[in-house]
Amino acid sequence: MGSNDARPRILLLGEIAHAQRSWEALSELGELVQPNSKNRAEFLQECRDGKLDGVVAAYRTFASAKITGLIDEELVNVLPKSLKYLSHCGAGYDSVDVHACSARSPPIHVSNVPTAVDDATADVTMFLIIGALRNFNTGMQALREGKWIGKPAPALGHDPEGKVLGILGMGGIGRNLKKKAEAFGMKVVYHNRRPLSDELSGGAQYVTFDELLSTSDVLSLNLPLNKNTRHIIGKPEFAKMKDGVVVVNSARGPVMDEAALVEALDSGKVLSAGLDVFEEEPKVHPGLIRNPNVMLVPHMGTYTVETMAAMEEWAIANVRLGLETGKLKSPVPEQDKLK
Ligand SMILES: NC(=O)c1ccc[n+]([C@@H]2O[C@H](COP(=O)([O-])OP(=O)(O)OC[C@H]3O[C@@H](n4cnc5c(N)ncnc54)[C@H](O)[C@@H]3O)[C@@H](O)[C@H]2O)c1
Repeated sequence: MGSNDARPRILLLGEIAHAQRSWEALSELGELVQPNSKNRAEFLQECRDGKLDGVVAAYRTFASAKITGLIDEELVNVLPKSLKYLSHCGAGYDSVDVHACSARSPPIHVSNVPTAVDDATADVTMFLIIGALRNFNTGMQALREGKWIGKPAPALGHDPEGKVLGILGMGGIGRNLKKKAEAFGMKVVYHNRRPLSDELSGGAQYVTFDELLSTSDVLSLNLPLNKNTRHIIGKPEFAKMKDGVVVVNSARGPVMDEAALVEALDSGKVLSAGLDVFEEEPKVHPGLIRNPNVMLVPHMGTYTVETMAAMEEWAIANVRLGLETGKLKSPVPEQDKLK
């Protein structure tokens, strides 16, 4: 075997759009490779044929699922045995089966990108809150149709000042949103799996899940998607909410039962909603499209130059740290105890 054959290989799944220099600098540590596959069947075959053997670290984007599909058990079991580190360039890693990665021998250490996403995602959430409270979509749509504000004009909106914002999932984005919402005069309560220290909660009141549902004027979903949180908001939960509540979701579509949301919007139980994420992206429930009160954004939470660049740098740092030190900057919490 020549000395070059022993170099670790570093796999890119998806594209690097901003941090090219940092990506290319990884070539000091190994050979940078990309798959030849155009779809999941081809990718599985490419792995089975040993074409990616020797890959020690892989970097993946959300969009790379177009080629590989989900990083599920089937795929984990054919990924090269040499693979030790999987760096996901995003905060939400529901497209990676972490359990399967941990169970494999040797395990695959998974990392995500927390923190760098907080501002941009909280910003889009605030935009959705204000837009939904103020019926901005109705007016904006009428204007583009040449009807100025529309006839009849949209119903008067509501001010955020003095309203209770309930945050479900008080992590990085939830806490960032709290600060922004307070600047708009909102009072923030939250529910989390565990109450936070005063320092972390910033004085926001911890409430039970049911209290969160029954006291919020605006409910914001900021928790990860996993088997415990799928459809955490559905028909029974809407029934516990205030009449005329506003619901916003910038986490993941499946944490809310979209059909139940449409029903609650149609009945008037929910006044309006603001959504950046959907149950079956890129499909959007027709009941949401036809409802002019609803603010719809096509998953643009982190869609800014600054945030995408920071996310790429962070995810590349995870690859580098894995290769250089064996310790990751941000391992996913499910693998806290994985050696
Ligand atoms: N729209 C976008 O573009 C976009 C961008 C970034 C992140 N996200 C999504 O937002 C989610 C949150 O991101 P984050 O960086 O704030 O994550 P985070 O891990 O910092 O925070 C998530 C919080 O949710 C809490 N939580 C988990 N399960 C819960 C439950 N059952 N009930 C109540 N709370 C629960 C956790 O304890 C944690 O405090 C991500 O998982 C991701 O799916 C979306």
